[in-house]
Amino acid sequence: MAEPVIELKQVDVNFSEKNKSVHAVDHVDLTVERGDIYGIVGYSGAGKSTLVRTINLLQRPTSGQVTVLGQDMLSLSAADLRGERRRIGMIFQHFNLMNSLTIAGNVAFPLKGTYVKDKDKNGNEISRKITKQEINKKVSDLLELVGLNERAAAYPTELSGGQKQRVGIARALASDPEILISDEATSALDPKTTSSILELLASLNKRLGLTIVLITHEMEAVKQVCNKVAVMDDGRIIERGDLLHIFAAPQQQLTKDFIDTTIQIDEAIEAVRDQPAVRNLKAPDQLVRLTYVGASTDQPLVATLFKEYNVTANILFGDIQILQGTPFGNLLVVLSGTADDLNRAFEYLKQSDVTVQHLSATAEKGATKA
Ligand SMILES: Nc1ncnc2c1ncn2[C@@H]1O[C@H](COP(=O)(O)OP(=O)(O)OP(=O)(O)O)[C@@H](O)[C@H]1O
Repeated sequence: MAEPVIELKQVDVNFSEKNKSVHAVDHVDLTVERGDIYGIVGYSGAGKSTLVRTINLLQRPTSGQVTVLGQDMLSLSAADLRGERRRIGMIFQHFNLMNSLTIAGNVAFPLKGTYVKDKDKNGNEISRKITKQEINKKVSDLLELVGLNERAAAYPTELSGGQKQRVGIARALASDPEILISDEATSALDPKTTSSILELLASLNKRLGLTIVLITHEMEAVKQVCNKVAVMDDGRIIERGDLLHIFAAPQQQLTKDFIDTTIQIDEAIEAVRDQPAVRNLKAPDQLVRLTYVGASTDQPLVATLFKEYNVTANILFGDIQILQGTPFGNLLVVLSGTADDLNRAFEYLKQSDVTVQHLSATAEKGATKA
């Protein structure tokens, strides 16, 4: 059974400065379930950071309800809130490490002075301060987990960006949180390092059952690890759902734009328009983009179009990626046949859950016709 671990209801954040006010988060509802890697994607200024900072109340909402791990966060005393925050780790774009401390020192920092459960000599449960040995063991285990044990004595300035973020992750996990919030944690990293950090997050999600909320302006990062995604614009969530559903049938233009960044489709369309098959295109032949997720890939689409509908398909560009183990395909195709046959073929494609986007053959006429 899906267990909600984060529930935001009608969360609203208004910032008022002297003579202007900013509606950073506009009545957002959001439910994150245990084990999710929930991506929140949007352009700079959309309100992503402000929204996720309401989860641990680093940002208090102007109005709304925040329930995390069954706790009504807004009703907690300051001491209880501190305890609850230990169950919610956070990593940041600029790592926020202390340069005067070693790697081990940075990871140990949040552990100092904390309490652990133990038994007294009569077997009664007690709470006592963590010992130095226990901290050392925990730090060593955490550094092992993120693959940095050998650098324990190094200082942050001696590390690469990717290594610094691994330290950030180890530190965030020091209090054994059930939730990890990643605020643009890979935005300062190159693509290869980004991939390795995302892989680490995905493995922590699997191994520790960690629920992750991942804020990013890159749909590529969402595509790589998230099972769910919400698209934010101007303080609101404009679209949300399972990753595959969103990729298969995005409803909002902004969502489509974000998805297109992951396949560089605009460049492909431009290149295809230069090819003779498109330059010499005559009606009723059409240049179309076909998009499908999952089962459609396995169907002999092109063969069926020809055999059943007398429509030939000239594939000019193809991109098939694997999302959550499922193929996600994008083809740019010139379809040729009579107008009637083409219409019947479009109906067949629709019934096969293939999205058809009609493209104009030249850029001047505009990118899309329908
Ligand atoms: N403390 C603050 N005081 C006033 N305005 C703020 C504050 N924090 C954020 N804002 C404003 O709220 C809006 C949303 O900002 P937010 O940082 O949440 O967006 P974002 O989507 O995370 O973008 P970015 O990736 O650039 O941080 C912006 O217009 C921003 O200027």
